[in-house]
Amino acid sequence: MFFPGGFAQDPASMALGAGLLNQIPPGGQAPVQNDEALASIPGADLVKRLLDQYGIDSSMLITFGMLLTIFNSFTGLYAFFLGLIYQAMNFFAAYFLSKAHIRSNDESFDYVMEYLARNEISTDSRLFHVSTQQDIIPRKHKAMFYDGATFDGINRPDSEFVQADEYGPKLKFIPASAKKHYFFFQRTLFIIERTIEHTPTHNNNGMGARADDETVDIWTVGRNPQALRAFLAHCRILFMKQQQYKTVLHTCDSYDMRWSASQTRPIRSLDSVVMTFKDKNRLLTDIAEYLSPKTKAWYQEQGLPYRRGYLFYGLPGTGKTSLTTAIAGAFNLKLFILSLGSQNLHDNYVQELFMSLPPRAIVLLEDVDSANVDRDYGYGMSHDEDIDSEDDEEVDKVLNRGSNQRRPSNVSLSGLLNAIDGVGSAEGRVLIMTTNRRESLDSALIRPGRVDMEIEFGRANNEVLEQIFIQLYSGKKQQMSSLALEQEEKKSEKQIVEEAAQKQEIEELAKQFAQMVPEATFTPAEVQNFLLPRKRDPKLAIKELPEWLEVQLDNIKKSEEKEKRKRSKFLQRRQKWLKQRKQMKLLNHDDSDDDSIDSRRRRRRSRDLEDIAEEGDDKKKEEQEGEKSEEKKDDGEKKDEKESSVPEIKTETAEGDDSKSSKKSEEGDWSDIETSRPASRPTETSK
Ligand SMILES: Nc1ncnc2c1ncn2[C@@H]1O[C@H](COP(=O)(O)OP(=O)(O)OP(=O)(O)O)[C@@H](O)[C@H]1O
Repeated sequence: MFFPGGFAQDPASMALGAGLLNQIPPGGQAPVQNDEALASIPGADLVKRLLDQYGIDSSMLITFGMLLTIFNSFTGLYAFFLGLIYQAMNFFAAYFLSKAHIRSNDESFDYVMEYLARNEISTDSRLFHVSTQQDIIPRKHKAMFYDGATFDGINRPDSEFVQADEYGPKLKFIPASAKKHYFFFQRTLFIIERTIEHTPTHNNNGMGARADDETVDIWTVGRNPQALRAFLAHCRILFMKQQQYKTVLHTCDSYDMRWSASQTRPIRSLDSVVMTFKDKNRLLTDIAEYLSPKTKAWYQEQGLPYRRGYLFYGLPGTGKTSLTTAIAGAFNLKLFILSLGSQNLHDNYVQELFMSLPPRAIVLLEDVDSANVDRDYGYGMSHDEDIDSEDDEEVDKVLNRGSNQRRPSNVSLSGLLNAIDGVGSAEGRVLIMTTNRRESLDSALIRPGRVDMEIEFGRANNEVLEQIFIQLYSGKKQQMSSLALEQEEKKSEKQIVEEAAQKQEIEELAKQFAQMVPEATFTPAEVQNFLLPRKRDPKLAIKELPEWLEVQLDNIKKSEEKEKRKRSKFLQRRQKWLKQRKQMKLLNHDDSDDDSIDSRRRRRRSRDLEDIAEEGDDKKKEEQEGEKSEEKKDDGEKKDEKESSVPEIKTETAEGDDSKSSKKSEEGDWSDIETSRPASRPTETSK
C-alpha cells in the first residue's frame, strides 16, 4: 500500500532493473557485460536462451525490467498518497463534518429514500443491480427506478403499468450500495451513502436468513448539525405529504420480530364499504369519540388505560378487513397487522409488538380464531390430554381434530391477553380483531374492556344490496386526478341535469336489483363478484341476474344438503363415542386398586384412542347408513332438527357473553364441523 512496499513487491525485477541500470553507458548503447549481468539473476539465463531460440533480442528483457521497476515505483507512490488522502479525509470527517446514521427498520429511512427518489439522486448511479422482481418491499422500491419511468409515475395508483409493459415486468435498476451520492440542499453540500449490512444468517428464533439490512449515512460540511437536521425535517414533511392519501400497512418482520412498513395503499373510502347505516354510524361515532383529545384527557383524569377494542365477526367476504383499512384511512391511523398463526411468534414477541405500537394506530388481529389460542398452552389440543374431559366442548374438539388443518400457534391465550392490556401495552391504540367463528373464541378474549363493541358482518340484506349496486355504478371515485377535478368544476348546467337523471336511473335499477336478489343469501363479496364483470352496463347486470341466481341458488341447495348429511354423520359418531366412553368408565372402575392412577389413565386414554380409530374404520359404513336414514326422515322431522341445531349468532356487545360458558347441547352443536359453506346459513344479517 505504501511507497516502500511498492518497491519491495518484486525483488527479481528490482535486481534486474537496478543491476542493469548501472550497466548502461551514457550513450544509450547496450552494455558489453549484459551476459554477465543476466547470469547473476536466477533463471535469467534460461529466459535468454528461450528468447534467442525465437530470435528475440535479449536486451528487451532489460528494457522490460526497467519499465516494471518504474511502474512499481509509481503504484507504490499512488498507494501511499491515497492512504494519506484517506487519513486526511477521515480526520476531516471526524472534526469538520456532521453525520446522521439511519437504519432501514426505522421510518426515517423511508423519509430519506423518498427524497432520493423524488429528486432522482440515485438514478444517475453508474453502478447498479438489475432486477425484474415486482415490488415486494416498497421501501426499497423508493430507491429503485424503472426503465423509462418517472417518480410521479411510480407513485400513481396504477403504478403497475409503469412497472410492466405488454411483454411483462420492466427492468428495475437498484443503485448499488457503498456508492456515495453528492447533492446540494439549501446551498449546502450533502453526501449520502447507502450500505447493505449482511447480518447473521439466523435470527433470534434460530430461524431463517434475513434479507440484507440497509443503512444510510448522510454527511454535511460543518460542525453544526443544524443543516443536517433541517434536511431530515424536510424529508419527513415530504414523506408525510406523500403518505397523506395512502394507508401504510405495517406487518411483523419475521426476522427480528419488529413492526416494519410493508405496504402503502391508496386510502379506501368509508363509502366504498357497504354495511347497514346503523352499524356503520354506531362504529364510526364510537371511534371518533375515542380518538378525540377530550376523551384522551378524560381517560387520564380517570386513571383508566386509554385503549379501545372492537370485534368484527361474520362470514368471509363480508367486509371486515375492508372496513378496518377504510377506518385507518379516514382517521389517519397507521395500520399494524398481526397474524397469530405465524410460527415465529411467541408470547414475548407479541407483548413487545404491542408495547412498541405508536399512539395513534390500529392493530388488526386478523382471523383471531385461526390462531387456536387455548387457555394454557399454545393452540391447542395438540395431544389427547383432554380425552377424559367431561366437558362436551372438549369432546367435540377431540372428535373434530381431524378437520382442523391449521398448524398450532405458539401464542398462548394468557400471553395474548397480557399483550392486549398488560401493564406495558401501548395506550392510544385501537384494537380490531376479526373472526369468522366468534363462537370459538375464549370468553376472556372478548370480555368488555378488551372488546368494547362487536359488529356482525352478515350476508347482504336489501339495504346493503341496493348500496352495493349504487356504489358500483355511481359511487364516488376513490382518487380523482386533478384534471378530473377541474372538469368536475367546469360542468355545464346541461351536464349536471343529465347526471342527475342518470343517478336517478341507477337508483331505480338498484331497487329493482335488491328486490330480485333474495335477502341474507349472498355475501357482499359474492354480489360484487357478479357485478364486476358487468360494471359498465347496469342494465345488462339486471338482465343476466335471473340466470346467475338460478345457478347460485342451486349450488346453495346442494351444499346445504351436504351439510345436513355431514351433521347427521357427526351426531351418530358422537353418540357412539359417548356410549363407548361410558362403558370404559364402568370397566375402569373394576380395575385392581394396586394400579397407579397414572397407568390407569394411560390405559383408558389408549383405549379411547383405539375407539376413535375404529370409528374411522366404520366411517364409510356410517356414511351409507347416515345417507339412508337421512332420506327416510320425513320433512317435518328435518325442519325440527334444523331449528334446534342452527347456532344462534350473537349480535350485541361482549357483555354477558355466554357462548362459551353455556354448555353446548349434546345434540345441537355442530359448529365445529368444517363445511364447504359456513354453518350459520341461514342467518340474520344485521341487527
Ligand atoms: N361490505 C362490503 N362492502 C364493500 N365491499 C365488500 C364488502 N364485503 C366484501 N367486500 C369486497 O369483498 C372482498 C373481500 O372483503 P374483505 O377482505 O373485507 O372480507 P372479510 O370479511 O375481511 O373476509 P375474511 O373474513 O375472509 O378476511 C374485497 O374485495 C371487498 O372489496
